[in-house]
Amino acid sequence: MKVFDYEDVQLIPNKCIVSSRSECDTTVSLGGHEFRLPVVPANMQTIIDETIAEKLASNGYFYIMHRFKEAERIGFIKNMQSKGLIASISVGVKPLEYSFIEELAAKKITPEFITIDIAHGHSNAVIQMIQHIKCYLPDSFVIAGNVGTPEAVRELENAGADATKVGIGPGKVCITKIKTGFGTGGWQLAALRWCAKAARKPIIADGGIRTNGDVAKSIRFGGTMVMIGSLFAGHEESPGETKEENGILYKEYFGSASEYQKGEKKNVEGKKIWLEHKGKFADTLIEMQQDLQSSISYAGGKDLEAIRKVDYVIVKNSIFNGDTI
Ligand SMILES: NC(=O)C1=CN([C@@H]2O[C@H](COP(=O)(O)OP(=O)(O)OC[C@H]3O[C@@H](n4cnc5c(N)ncnc54)[C@H](OP(=O)(O)O)[C@@H]3O)[C@@H](O)[C@H]2O)C=CC1
Ligand SMILES: Nc1nc2c(ncn2[C@@H]2O[C@H](COP(=O)(O)O)[C@@H](O)[C@H]2O)c(=O)[nH]1
Repeated sequence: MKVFDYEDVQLIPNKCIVSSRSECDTTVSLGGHEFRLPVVPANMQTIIDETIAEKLASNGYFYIMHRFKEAERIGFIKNMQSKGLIASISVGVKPLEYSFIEELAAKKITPEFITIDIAHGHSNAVIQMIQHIKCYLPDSFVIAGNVGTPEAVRELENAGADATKVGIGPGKVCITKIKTGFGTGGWQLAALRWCAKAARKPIIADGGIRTNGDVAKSIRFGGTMVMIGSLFAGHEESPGETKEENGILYKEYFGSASEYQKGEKKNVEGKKIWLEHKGKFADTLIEMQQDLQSSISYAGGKDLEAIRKVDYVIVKNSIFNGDTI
């Protein structure tokens, strides 16, 4: 297997067939719904909250609410659906989550999307939860993860998952690779390619996105959607604390397996960082859309499909060539 990551790859252009980048269509379909961009903010507490979820859904973007306010999930689903918006939530695998799924079914509440959000998704715990959701809420689209091998993708698909999420340890606030020695950090793009070759259902590439061009590369190597944490953290609307130092505003971004999320130092595999305040989230999304439209034009097409077929080169650490953006 060839091992490489986002910074080692450059996509090769084809002849342009549009007269303006605005002709390029960035929409993607997942679970029978169309979304404006193939990206989704990470289901983490310093990335998304109810307000952001509502704003994203009402503007045609995909979202996945985090699972860390367990008791508020039913109210959240009802509120979104009463406004005609999709409900997309996360669950864990502990016993109470089984009762939660049964409660949703008993109350005839069906979220459009349910993401099983576990660090090591290639496990019986996740397989059993997929089967439980499919038994009680057969109409919910189930995203299961996280995994990093083709075997895991196939096993979760065979258990009934409608999509799998790939990425063990490439995240900006991840310390899994350091603390456990395991993961796809440093070769996440190659792991995505490896998993996508085995997949029969959509894959969500999760973690390690550092530039907008990495979204196009994720599509090229088999992602249908791309989950993004750090690039979407630190905005005006982002949940979490803000601090000022020497006249510069910073916002916190912490891992879901950090002591800040867990409230204790047990099985910690995440850390906290402070990011310089980035302004409005909507502006970041617009720039990402424009850059992806440009990617499509370089791919020589009019939609995301064009990117999936382009040639590429692997030149180690080549994309910055000593520059910063
Ligand atoms: N994408 C990534 O690389 C990673 C993401 N995360 C994020 O951190 C959050 C917490 O994740 P997670 O700890 O899984 O969730 P939970 O703390 O909810 O753990 C879920 C269950 O799985 C068990 N469990 C967790 N890890 C393992 C393991 N390696 N082997 C066997 N059992 C395990 C836990 O038991 P017990 O705690 O007793 O072991 C618990 O019963 C999630 O949001 C996840 O997405 C965390 C690490 C890596
Ligand atoms: N190993 C850990 N991974 C984590 C933790 N919290 C979240 N995550 C993963 O990171 C991505 C976001 O990555 P980014 O590079 O875009 O910032 C997120 O979707 C999770 O899969 C954690 O505590 N430890």
